[in-house]
Amino acid sequence: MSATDTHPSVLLDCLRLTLTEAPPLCNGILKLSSAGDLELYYGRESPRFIDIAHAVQYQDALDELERTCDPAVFGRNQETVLDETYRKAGKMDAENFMTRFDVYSTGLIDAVRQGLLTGPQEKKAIKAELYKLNVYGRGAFFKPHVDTPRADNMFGSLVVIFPTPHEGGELVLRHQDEEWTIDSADLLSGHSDRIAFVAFFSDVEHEVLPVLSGHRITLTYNLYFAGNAGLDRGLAGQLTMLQPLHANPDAIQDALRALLSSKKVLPRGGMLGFSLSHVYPVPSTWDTGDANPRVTIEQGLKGSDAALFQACRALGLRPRLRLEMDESGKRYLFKWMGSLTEQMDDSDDDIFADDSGVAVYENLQTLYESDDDTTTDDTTADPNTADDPTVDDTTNDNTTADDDDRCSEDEDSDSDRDSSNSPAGVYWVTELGGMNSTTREYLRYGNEASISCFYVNVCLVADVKPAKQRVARKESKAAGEPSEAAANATAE
Ligand SMILES: O=C(O)CCC(=O)C(=O)O
Ligand SMILES: [Fe+2]
Repeated sequence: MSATDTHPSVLLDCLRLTLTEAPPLCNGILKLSSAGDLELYYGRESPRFIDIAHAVQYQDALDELERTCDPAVFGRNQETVLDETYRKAGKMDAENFMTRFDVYSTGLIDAVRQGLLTGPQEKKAIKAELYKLNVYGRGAFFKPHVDTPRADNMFGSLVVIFPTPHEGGELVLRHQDEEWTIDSADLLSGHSDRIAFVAFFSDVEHEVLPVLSGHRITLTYNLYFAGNAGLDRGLAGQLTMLQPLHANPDAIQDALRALLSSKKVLPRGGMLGFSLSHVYPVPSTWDTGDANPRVTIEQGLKGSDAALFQACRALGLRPRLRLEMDESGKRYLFKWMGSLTEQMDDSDDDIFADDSGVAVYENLQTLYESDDDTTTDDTTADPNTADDPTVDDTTNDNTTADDDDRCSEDEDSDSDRDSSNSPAGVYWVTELGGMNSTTREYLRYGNEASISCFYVNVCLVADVKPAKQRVARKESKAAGEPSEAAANATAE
């Protein structure tokens, strides 16, 4: 069956599924080839040494390491706090210890690049900044938090877990209603020649469950994009990558192409909007002349967001990113960090093309024509109601916000809208406010008090031509018409 025959709701579900199938993390086990990799030196005043590979015989040495650590603090909003009901663990700052374990020479960073990054980002060099040594003795834990963004090119965190015997202390990661549990005790049990690792995008909420016995010892690294990449090292035979299934730009592209091939989808053209899967760090202060944070975000898109951007480009849609912000309790899409009034005056961008110059939060556009009423050109059906012939969808007809409701999130506010001078609407394939409320709450808890950056929701929007132009061009492509990229592209 061709995409033209498939019901748009099926095509839409298919596209949504491709956008969520890649986990925002990778994890695995790395067998070390050098015996010295697990040697640890610490203590400025009275230097000590532990060979972690043999730690099973030296429980006293691990107890001593635990005692030498400082109690681990964390960030709550803008404050650094010590609260053992939230984080109970020992930590040592990077300047107070040295380990022979090297994330570059072991090839771990190359593995993380391949495991976590997608599209052009996969070719970028990664700077891994050693952050802390963490020691979790019996009863230690770290409750749910999201790592604090330290710069706008920071994209993730890497946790390396040493093979010291322990039970419990699972690392649980959560993102967009999904959860993953990495049980390092189980992965490393009985092996002293390997480490377990987990790398994840910075906005992934995570927690360390209580350690039941032994010592869980980890190194944490902040991961930054650092220009273009070095070469991959061959890790055949040493590396077992346990996750992930990669974000797949081809699958996303196929699903989006299928959706746009349906004549029922956006018959008069319009705009597709996607709330991205990840939140992104932007600097707390920004001056004219500084790099535009939106451009920095575009260059460092994560996982399925990168794949979606790439897929839109390949199909000739012109993907544009917008920062989603709250202003006086209302949601707006911003082109850049700056005053709303200034951006409202900027009329040369189509997303700000309605009367006030502001694209609104709510769903302005219906996606496809109802099966029941395809005779009148103006009748469209909301995907949520299209399958139900009893639903009267005339109130959704050519849905637009009236001026007073323009910034409202009230779902009932579209009952008496005037369709005669409607602005171009956005159909949200994935809803705005992608970060779930739990994550939003845990963003208050970081591993450091936030100083220079904060997270924002980001959306991608792209114009779509009327169905007649899209599909007709596609059908005549075989006869030597321009590529599908050219057919979908709209004027810059
Ligand atoms: O030790 C771990 O597994 C994670 C530590 C952590 O989440 C942090 O330091 O932010
Ligand atoms: Fe963390």
